[in-house]
Amino acid sequence: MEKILVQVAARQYEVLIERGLLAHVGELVATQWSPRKVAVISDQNVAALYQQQVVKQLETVGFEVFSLRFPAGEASKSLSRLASLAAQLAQAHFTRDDGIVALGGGVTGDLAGLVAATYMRGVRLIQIPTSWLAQVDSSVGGKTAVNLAHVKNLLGAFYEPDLVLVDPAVLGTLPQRELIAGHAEVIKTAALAGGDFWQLVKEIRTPAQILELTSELSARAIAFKAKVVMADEREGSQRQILNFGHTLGHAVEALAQGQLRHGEAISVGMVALSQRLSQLGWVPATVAADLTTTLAGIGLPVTAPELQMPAMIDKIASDKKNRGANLNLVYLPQFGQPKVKPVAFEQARAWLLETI
Ligand SMILES: NC(=O)c1ccc[n+]([C@@H]2O[C@H](COP(=O)([O-])OP(=O)(O)OC[C@H]3O[C@@H](n4cnc5c(N)ncnc54)[C@H](O)[C@@H]3O)[C@@H](O)[C@H]2O)c1
Ligand SMILES: O=C(O)C(=O)C[C@@H](O)[C@H](O)[C@H](O)COP(=O)(O)O
Ligand SMILES: [Zn+2]
Repeated sequence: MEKILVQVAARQYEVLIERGLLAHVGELVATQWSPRKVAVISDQNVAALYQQQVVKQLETVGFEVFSLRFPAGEASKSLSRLASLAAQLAQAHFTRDDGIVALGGGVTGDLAGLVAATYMRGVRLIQIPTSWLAQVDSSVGGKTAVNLAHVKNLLGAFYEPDLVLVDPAVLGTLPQRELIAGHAEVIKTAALAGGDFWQLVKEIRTPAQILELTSELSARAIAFKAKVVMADEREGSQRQILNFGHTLGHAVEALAQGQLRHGEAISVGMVALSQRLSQLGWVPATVAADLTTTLAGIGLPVTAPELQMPAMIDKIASDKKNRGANLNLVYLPQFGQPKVKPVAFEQARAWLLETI
C-alpha cells in the first residue's frame, strides 16, 4: 500500500493507495472515526456501481449509514444541490459529530466536501475518489466548491478530509473519455514536476498504458500536489502553480456549458496559454510543442470552439488568482520550473485578443 502524508495547519491526514482497497474500506474508515452516523454521498452512476458495497462495509464496523445520491455531471455542483444534500442531513438529524464520505469523482468530492465544510459549520469528511481525475488531483488539498453565476468554483471553502482512500481497481468501470480527461491533470502535474515524472508521462500514448500505471501515476501526482499544498494550503503564493492551464481552461469549460469535461478544458487552456506565451518569448517553442504533443497524443483536445475572445475575458475576470488589477499567470518556461507572474489585466486582455 502506498501512503502519502498531508500535513497542513488544521489537520494531518493520509492518502492510501491500494488496488482492491474498497473491499476493506470499513476497517480503514474505523481507524479514523468512532461509531457515528455517516452519509455516503455519490452521483447516480457511482452509486449504482459502488455505494452498496461501501455502505455494507461501513455498517459491518458499526456505523449508522445513510446513502445520498444526486444526478451525475457538472450541473450538480450547484447551490441548490448543496442545499438539498444539507437538508437531507438535517432530516436524518446529523450532528457535528457525524461524518460524510464523498464516494465518486471530482464533482462528488467538491460538492460533498462543501456540504461537509458548511453543514453546522463543519462535519468530518473522508474522500473516496473513483474517477481518474479525483484519484490524481481533486481528492487531495481541501479545495471544495460549487459553481455560481456561470463561474467555476465561485463559492467554496478549503476543507481538508481526515483520510483519502484510493482504489485504482474502480477505474475498470470508468468510461474511456473520463479516464483521458482526468489524465490532463496528470500531464499538468508531471509538467510542473519535471524530471522523471515528466519523462514517464510524456511516453504515455494509450488508455491501456494509463491503466497499467495507475498506482504509480496516482502516487506521484498526489505526492507532488501534497508537497505544494503543505507549503501553501490557502494559495497565497506557490499553490497557484497547480492552477496551470486553468485561467483559460475554466473560461473555456464554463463557456462550453457541459460539452467539455474539466480535464479537456484544462488541456485546451494549457496549450492556448503556452502557445501564446511562446510567441511572446516567455515559453520556448519546444516546451509548448512537447506539451501539446503529449496532450494530443493521449487523445485530449488542444483547441476548442469556445476558445474565443471577448467572451473568455469576462470569465477570466473571475479567476480566483486575480489580485486587484492583476491577473496571476502560471506558465512553464521549462518542465519542472513553473512560474507565476502578475500581469496587468488590460495587458493580458490585449495579448489574448491579438491571437485568440
Ligand atoms: N478540488 C480540486 O482540487 C479539484 C481538482 C480538479 C478538478 N476538480 C473538479 O472536479 C470536477 C471534475 O471531476 P471528474 O472529472 O471526476 O468528474 P465527475 O465527478 O463528473 O466524474 C466523471 C464521470 O465519471 C463517472 N464515474 C466516476 N467514477 C466512476 C467509476 N469508477 N466508474 C464509472 N463511472 C465513474 C461519474 O459518474 C461521472 O459521470 C470538476 O468540477 C472540477 O472543477 C476539483
Ligand atoms: O488544488 C489546486 O489548487 C488546483 O488548482 C487544482 C485544480 O486542478 C482544480 O481544478 C481546482 O479546483 C481549481 O481551483 P480554482 O481555485 O481555480 O477554482
Ligand atoms: Zn483542475
